[in-house]
Amino acid sequence: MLEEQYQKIDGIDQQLAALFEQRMAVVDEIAQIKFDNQIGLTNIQREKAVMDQRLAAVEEPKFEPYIVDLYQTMILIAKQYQVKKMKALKEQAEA
Ligand SMILES: O=C(O)C(=O)C[C@]1(C(=O)O)C=C[C@@H](O)C=C1
Repeated sequence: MLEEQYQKIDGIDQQLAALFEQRMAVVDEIAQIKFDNQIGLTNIQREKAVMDQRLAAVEEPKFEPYIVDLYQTMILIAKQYQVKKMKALKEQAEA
């Protein structure tokens, strides 16, 4: 029981993890650009656009609240990473 479903989820998660890594690599690039140009961490307008576009792409309305949760978390993770990276860049510049 459930073996078939577990196989499906394992395959999907493999793709999700690879895509998440790609997204984080871009988030890393953005952190460098923010640091170099003294731009603030949060871009509220962009966050809203990301959320609106992702919600518009959802085909199943019943999943919409979960997409909201997913992207709130995804953006939070991106910003947590960027804070850490920009702090390290600042310390490096001051050393
Ligand atoms: O666009 C940026 O500035 C990003 O750092 C990316 C991102 C995101 O995860 O999509 C994260 C933080 C910003 O507030 C907006 C969007």
